[in-house]
Amino acid sequence: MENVEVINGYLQSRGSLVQCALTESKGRILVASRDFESGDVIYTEPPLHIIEEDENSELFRQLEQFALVHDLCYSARWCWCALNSLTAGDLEQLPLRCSLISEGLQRQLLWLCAPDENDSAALPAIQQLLLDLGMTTDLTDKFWRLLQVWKYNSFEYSDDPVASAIYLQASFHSHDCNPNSNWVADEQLVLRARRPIAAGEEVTISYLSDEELFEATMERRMRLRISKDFHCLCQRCSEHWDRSRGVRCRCGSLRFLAAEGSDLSPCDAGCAWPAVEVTKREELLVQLCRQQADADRATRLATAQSFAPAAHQLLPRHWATECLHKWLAEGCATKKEAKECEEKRLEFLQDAYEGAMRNTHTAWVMQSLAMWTLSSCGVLREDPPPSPAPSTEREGYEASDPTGRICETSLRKPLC
Ligand SMILES: C[S@@+](CC[C@H](N)C(=O)[O-])C[C@H]1O[C@@H](n2cnc3c(N)ncnc32)[C@H](O)[C@@H]1O
Repeated sequence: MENVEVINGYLQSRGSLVQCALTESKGRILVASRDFESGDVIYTEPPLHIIEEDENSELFRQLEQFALVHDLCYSARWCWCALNSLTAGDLEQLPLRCSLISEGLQRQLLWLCAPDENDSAALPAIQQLLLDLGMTTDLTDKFWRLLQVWKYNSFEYSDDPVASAIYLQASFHSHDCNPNSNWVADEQLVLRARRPIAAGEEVTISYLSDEELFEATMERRMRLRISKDFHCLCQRCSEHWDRSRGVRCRCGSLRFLAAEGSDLSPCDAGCAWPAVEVTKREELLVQLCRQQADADRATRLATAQSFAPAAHQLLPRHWATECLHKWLAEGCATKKEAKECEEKRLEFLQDAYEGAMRNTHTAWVMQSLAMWTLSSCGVLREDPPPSPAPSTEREGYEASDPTGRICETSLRKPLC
């Protein structure tokens, strides 16, 4: 990993308004060099490198086959990116059908974090892959680092063709489940302040999609562990009570389950109630939402119709109950029903965390609610069209997956 002085030299040469600093808990981070107001552009940055997948390439198919057969924790996508990040010197005379990059570009790619460095379990499979490709195992260490650089730092650049991009400066941002900045990427990555940021404050982004940010702490941490291999230490994840796990006490008041485990926040009326009664049902609900996340719309609607009333009764401020209401809203037949669903969703969304109101997911629900309201008042003659699915497209370690599946992704919409 490159040291902070070199990175700051690079940032200064670009006139950047952020600086790199080293922390014990998160490694290198980026800190604001001056104050920013909400909405300010903090910087724009072109991609350092973009790699497109080529499913018609024989080499790409060979990588897919290899990843299927061998126990390699890097998919064909990352192997392809690593192969396409080698230099002419690395490959010498080998006639591999991939593109080569300059030594300067490769050096900069190698500045980026490679968190699996101390875990050598992948090495035998990587060596085997290099041998299968007719390469020398001398390249093992470099190839392994490049694999990690792409898996943990790249952003989803396009879906068709599938392409990943590395933005050098943006790769040093930490993730935060209540991020103070937001990125979108097209030709350039544009980073904007989500709220006022003071000089000296860390500038954070989300590696998760806006939708995933509403999930419970345990879910968010699990996604980050699976896709990016770290334990999230952000302030929201460190809070004791999880506002995405709100339950209704027997007396009717609202209580919250702990971020880890099954403690219940105290009841104002002093009710004693074993949390195990709630957590068992919560587990079933979460399982149901995960299982149905990829089901077709009609199946999801039928599931939501069966379970949403009970879920709302027991777990009124829970991310999984919100998920059922979203499925219900997709299939509402009347304006009244639709309005009720969207209102329940908003109740949860607006209260789940401080930054929720700056989240595009909340914006979509508010838009849908407004459309239904206008339509109920007769301002709109036609029923409003279903609101667009919240798109995380090319935002941050976006990481996220519109289907809600937990999988190995690059910072998609959110990053590293
Ligand atoms: C894309 S890199 C960010 C830059 C990285 N800190 C570096 O030194 O290059 C992602 C890595 O940063 C650290 N990190 C980022 N956000 C974090 C968070 N919320 N909690 C703990 N570690 C975090 C983790 O080590 C993670 O693997």
